[in-house]
Amino acid sequence: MTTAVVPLRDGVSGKSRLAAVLDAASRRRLVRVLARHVVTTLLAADGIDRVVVVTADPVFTRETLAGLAVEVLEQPADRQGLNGALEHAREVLAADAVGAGTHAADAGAAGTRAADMPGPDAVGPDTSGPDPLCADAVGQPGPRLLVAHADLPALTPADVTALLAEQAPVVIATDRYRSGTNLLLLPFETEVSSLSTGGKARNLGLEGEVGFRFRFGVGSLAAHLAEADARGLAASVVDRPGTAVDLDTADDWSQLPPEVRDVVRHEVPELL
Ligand SMILES: Nc1nc2c(ncn2[C@@H]2O[C@H](COP(=O)(O)OP(=O)(O)OP(=O)(O)O)[C@@H](O)[C@H]2O)c(=O)[nH]1
Ligand SMILES: C=C(OP(=O)(O)O)C(=O)O
Repeated sequence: MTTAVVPLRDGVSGKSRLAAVLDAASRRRLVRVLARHVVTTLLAADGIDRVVVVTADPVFTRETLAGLAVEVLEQPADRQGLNGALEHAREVLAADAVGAGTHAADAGAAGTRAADMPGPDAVGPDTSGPDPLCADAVGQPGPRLLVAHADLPALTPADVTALLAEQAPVVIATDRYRSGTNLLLLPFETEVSSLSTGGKARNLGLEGEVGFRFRFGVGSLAAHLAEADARGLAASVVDRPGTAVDLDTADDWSQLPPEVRDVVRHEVPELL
């Protein structure tokens, strides 16, 4: 089974690199239309069992995603930034994904989730299918986590399915500069101790550390490849039109296909 996690900052501070061309209200509408697009795309993609948005602003996020079958997980104040939000989400969701027999799509169930970690709240109706952990999963990969940024206007369900079909345990969809990471797929369980490269991990000072560290930010493609390598995990890099453009700058906007720009412009006509 694959759980998709979408990080969404809040309703006021995002898309700051577009502040020169869009005022705060327009940026807020842009964040909304982009987030709805990414979540809708993930919900429509074959192979995605659950979609969770981790955010510092649950009120804005619930309004933004009203009507969609997505869950909202609040980012605690002591887990700052994009990487902190994702580490928190992974800790909360791993219990559901890895715990035997737990129905991962039951947002309200405690399952095997750590008692001190509140789980996500559901926004819309639960339209998920049967429990994949109870299905015949022979030959299927173990539980996986797909991180997808909330600002990918050209993302399609076929892009998501293509990532899931890659053979490597770690899959990175890079940006159009081949420098960043727009989507990242990895197994939930990447404990160093379970790897055959324990010696290498020890040399790198990773012994005892749990999990592949999220290293989103400048140069995150190289950083994520290094994380995979340090843990003895093969990684593949995906570069598709639908995954490569995250809308951060006016130049990103100019790279989008006309039909994608038309959809975004419908909500944010200020974008020329
Ligand atoms: N939960 C959470 N999500 C974040 C945080 N920072 C960024 N994100 C999300 O991570 C994704 C990538 O973010 P960026 O492109 O780096 O930031 P942005 O807010 O979209 O744009 P800038 O203000 O221009 O950096 C987007 O979906 C953001 O909403 C954070 O601190 N917490
Ligand atoms: C966070 C990242 O990129 P951006 O800030 O461009 O969305 C990244 O590529 O890791």
